[in-house]
Amino acid sequence: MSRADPLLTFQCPIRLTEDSIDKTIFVASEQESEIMDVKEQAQAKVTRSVVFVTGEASPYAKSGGLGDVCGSLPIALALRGHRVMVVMPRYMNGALNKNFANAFYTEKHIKIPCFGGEHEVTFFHEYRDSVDWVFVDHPSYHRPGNLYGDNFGAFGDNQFRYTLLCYAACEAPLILELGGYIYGQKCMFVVNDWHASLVPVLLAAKYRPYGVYRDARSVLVIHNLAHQGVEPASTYPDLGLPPEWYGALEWVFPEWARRHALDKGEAVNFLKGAVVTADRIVTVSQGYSWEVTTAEGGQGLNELLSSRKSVLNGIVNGIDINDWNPSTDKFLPYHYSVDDLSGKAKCKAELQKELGLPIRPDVPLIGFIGRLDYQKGIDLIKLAIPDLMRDNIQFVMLGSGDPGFEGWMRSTESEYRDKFRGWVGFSVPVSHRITAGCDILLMPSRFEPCGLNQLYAMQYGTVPVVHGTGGLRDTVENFNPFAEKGEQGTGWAFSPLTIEKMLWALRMAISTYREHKSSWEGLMKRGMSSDFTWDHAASQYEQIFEWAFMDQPYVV
Ligand SMILES: Nc1ncnc2c1ncn2[C@@H]1O[C@H](COP(=O)(O)OP(=O)(O)O[C@H]2O[C@H](CO)[C@@H](O)[C@H](O)[C@H]2O)[C@@H](O)[C@H]1O
Ligand SMILES: OC[C@H]1O[C@H](O[C@H]2[C@H](O)[C@@H](O)[C@@H](O[C@H]3[C@H](O)[C@@H](O)[C@@H](O)O[C@@H]3CO)O[C@@H]2CO)[C@H](O)[C@@H](O)[C@@H]1O
Repeated sequence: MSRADPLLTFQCPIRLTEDSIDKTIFVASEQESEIMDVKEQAQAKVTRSVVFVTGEASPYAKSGGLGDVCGSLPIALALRGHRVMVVMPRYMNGALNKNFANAFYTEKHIKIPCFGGEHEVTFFHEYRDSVDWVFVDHPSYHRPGNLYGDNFGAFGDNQFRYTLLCYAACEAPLILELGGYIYGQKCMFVVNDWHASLVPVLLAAKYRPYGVYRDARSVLVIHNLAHQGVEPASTYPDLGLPPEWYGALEWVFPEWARRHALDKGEAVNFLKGAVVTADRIVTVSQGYSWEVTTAEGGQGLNELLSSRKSVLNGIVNGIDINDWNPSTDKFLPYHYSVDDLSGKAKCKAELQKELGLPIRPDVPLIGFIGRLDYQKGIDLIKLAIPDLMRDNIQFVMLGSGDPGFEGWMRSTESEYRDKFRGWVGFSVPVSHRITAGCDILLMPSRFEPCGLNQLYAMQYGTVPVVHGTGGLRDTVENFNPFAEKGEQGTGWAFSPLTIEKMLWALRMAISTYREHKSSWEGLMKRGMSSDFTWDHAASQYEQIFEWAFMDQPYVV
């Protein structure tokens, strides 16, 4: 796509819209406490125009942790003074339609040259919580199922759907006058996972050669290396990229992964494209930033990621304490805080009642919440359940995904009616009630780039028992009753990942819960007092932005 228009370079880093002026007046005259909040909010030293590109952002559309992060981090950055836009698809599938009800048609539409034709997309916009939420509209986003697939598996045209997203995201800062001004060319693209990974490739291959976006920079945020957006090499011409850029996306499967003797394993890999063209790379914890450079954790990209070690950093995710706060949570029947834990026992009793489990305050209630995916180690739970069910405990699992595990959860529930509940499906309210009502949260993830559920659990006084990997190891401190300055730790991080070790850690937690009440309270309170707010992570992202702008674009 060549750009004939004169370049638009003007940008207004902080916009004063009628909306924000009104808010300032309202705050100044009526809400003193809000004034305090505004004054106390840390501000960035340098403010920037930041453009997030993502396949999901809560509350509009969420399939997991990516949605949480892209729903919260942009707001945290905006509150620090940046001008922030989030670009994502406008999913319309019946269930999600109402989430986009406040987004309005911008009257801007563009034609994207790819996949053998020109595809028209339009832009919708909502200004909320100081962020410009921009929704790219196209018929391929209007489909029953979840965001990326349906009961038959992943959608066959996902490569097309997210190619459109990337092209649209590159155009949005140049053409959308949001609050009266475009974002302009000097922006910081934050591209999340494979869905957004074509953005830095497009900047390098289709914009900079024409003098556009030479002052922009890009950061690839890797939430999960398991999904890379890999398709046959024959699809390359569909992407609308110049032939000489093939090498950026080129990907050859190792022999063992090929389907037959004549299969050459040739593919294109979106995430790889961003690994080799983005200016900086961030993973969602420091532990994971090391793991991705190893053969065990790099999912085939370890050597490339190692070659970019000098621009690779890890930043642990934050949590949104407006949504995840036991003293205000709108989904809970009772509230509580670190100073008054009494509401937690009531939440437990209500959860047992809701699930139809015997209401027994003395019995440790263990929870699991997550996508039923190989990553999450459900197979270990499955193998351990017969042994665990001999103990005097209760266990509740909430999840959806792999149909085999869904079926197993249902049959396990009917086998252990008094002890086990398997809630198959996706329910945000139930996830909050499980987080509050359980005593222990189990996360035996095979790998975990950061993990949010253990952070939510700690915030809710629910003690995490996790496999010590990636972000889980970075965020859960092992319980130490013999520490010099008194007891320490917020949970148990077991390793290696074996059924025996998992059961050992769970039984340590269970016996501490039963026999050492004050130690248990200490564990709960230390977890509840941990600071995982987004503001801290946002300030670290700012540092990455500064480093990105200090250097020339990695691929000019
Ligand atoms: N059935 C269900 N019903 C309701 N809610 C459900 C649910 N299943 C999952 N969730 C919710 O989805 C989110 C899951 O977040 P995680 O970070 O734990 O994992 P995920 O692997 O999706 O995210 C990836 O991206 C994030 C963000 O960077 C990383 O933390 C993580 O390690 C990485 O794998 C939580 O908010 C959880 O409550
Ligand atoms: O927020 C949860 C995760 O969401 C994203 O993962 C999704 C992924 O990006 C999609 O491509 C899709 O994955 C399918 C995969 O492409 C396909 O080969 C097959 O293995 O089935 C997968 C499941 O349909 O769905 C993923 C969500 O389930 C995001 O990239 C992750 O970081 C988040 O953890």
